[in-house]
Amino acid sequence: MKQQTIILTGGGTAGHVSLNQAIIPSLLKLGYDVHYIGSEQGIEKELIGEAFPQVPFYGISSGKLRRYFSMKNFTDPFRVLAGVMQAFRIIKKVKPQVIFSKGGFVSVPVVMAAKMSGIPVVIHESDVTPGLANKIALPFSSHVFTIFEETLQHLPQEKATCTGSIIRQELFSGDKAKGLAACGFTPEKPVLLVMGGSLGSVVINEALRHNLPELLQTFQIIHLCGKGNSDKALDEMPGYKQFEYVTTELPNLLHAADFIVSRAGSNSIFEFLALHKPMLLIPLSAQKSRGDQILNANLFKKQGYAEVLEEEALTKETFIKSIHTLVSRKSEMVATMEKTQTPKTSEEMAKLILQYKK
Ligand SMILES: CC(=O)N[C@H]1[C@@H](OP(=O)(O)OP(=O)(O)OC[C@H]2O[C@@H](n3ccc(=O)[nH]c3=O)[C@H](O)[C@@H]2O)O[C@H](CO)[C@@H](O)[C@@H]1O
Repeated sequence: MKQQTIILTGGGTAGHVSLNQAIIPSLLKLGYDVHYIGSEQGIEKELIGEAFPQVPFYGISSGKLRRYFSMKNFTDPFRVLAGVMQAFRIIKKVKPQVIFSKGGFVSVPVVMAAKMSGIPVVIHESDVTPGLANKIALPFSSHVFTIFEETLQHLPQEKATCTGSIIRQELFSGDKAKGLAACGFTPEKPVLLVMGGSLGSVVINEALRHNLPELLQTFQIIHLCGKGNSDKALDEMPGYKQFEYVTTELPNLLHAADFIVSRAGSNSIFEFLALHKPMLLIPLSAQKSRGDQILNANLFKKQGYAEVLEEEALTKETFIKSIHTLVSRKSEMVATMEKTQTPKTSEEMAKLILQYKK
């Protein structure tokens, strides 16, 4: 019998790749031949290519979907068109039974090519409101899965289901002692992990670095600062350890953390919730995005999982004050997080997607 085949797509930032990273091992275990279509330059090439050498990766051309004026807005439609043709050829060769799209601008040409080829497409939305790529993909798709229940009100009722978050299995098997050792830290002092989403956040990096002397009196600090954002001058600072981006080390570092300060990308915040980490969220401002992180953060605040500090209100003083509030609410937040349902497994998610295969 011919092996069953699936194509996954999604990329641009890690937020559009993490679910794919989670389900690939399950799909392989179920005997599927898994292929990945991503962008030529995106983070997905590294994340998928390095971790899953058995999954062929195809880089295609894609345009960025901007909400603002740029000369590239005139050339990008041609890049999207080129991407559709490339994806069409890959689909014709690979002959998948289903395509799963985790969004991001690279997914748009793939979804269009899938429709042209008569292959069913399942899409996934991680944020409270659908992103632009998924809005474009919606009419071409058979079904859409969401993390937040609230997202369903923005989608056609007959083809949307909320599954909750799916967490990469390896994040649960981190080891606190190994995380502390990787940073040269001791078990005596609490650990604050600061992360600005998968790309890092200049605003959060600055707020942290301006307050380092004061914060280091209380905490040891792990700083995931984003590619190109490390500061050599701080390399030898006792109690402070910076990483631009971590992959295999992440589970140990998360287990070593007592508190987290972070952007409010949905994958990250659900990972912190699953590991019961009290968090201070500083969502990406509505001036720089569609405001999805603000909605994510406020829902977490309402449910008692997080403190929220809006980017516009971020100053040296409010940063420190919010961290103190976070510390004072630790046990109450952990107790609330402990009452949440265990997330669905990646195997369950893979099976939900496979229901839609041809
Ligand atoms: C600027 C931007 O467009 N941000 C969006 C992007 O965020 P972003 O790409 O930051 O996405 P998320 O915070 O949702 O996920 C980041 C993922 O990267 C992982 N990670 C991060 C740092 C690191 O060093 N190692 C590592 O593995 C995290 O564990 C997580 O799984 O997608 C999210 C999900 O659609 C959106 O909510 C965000 O608004």
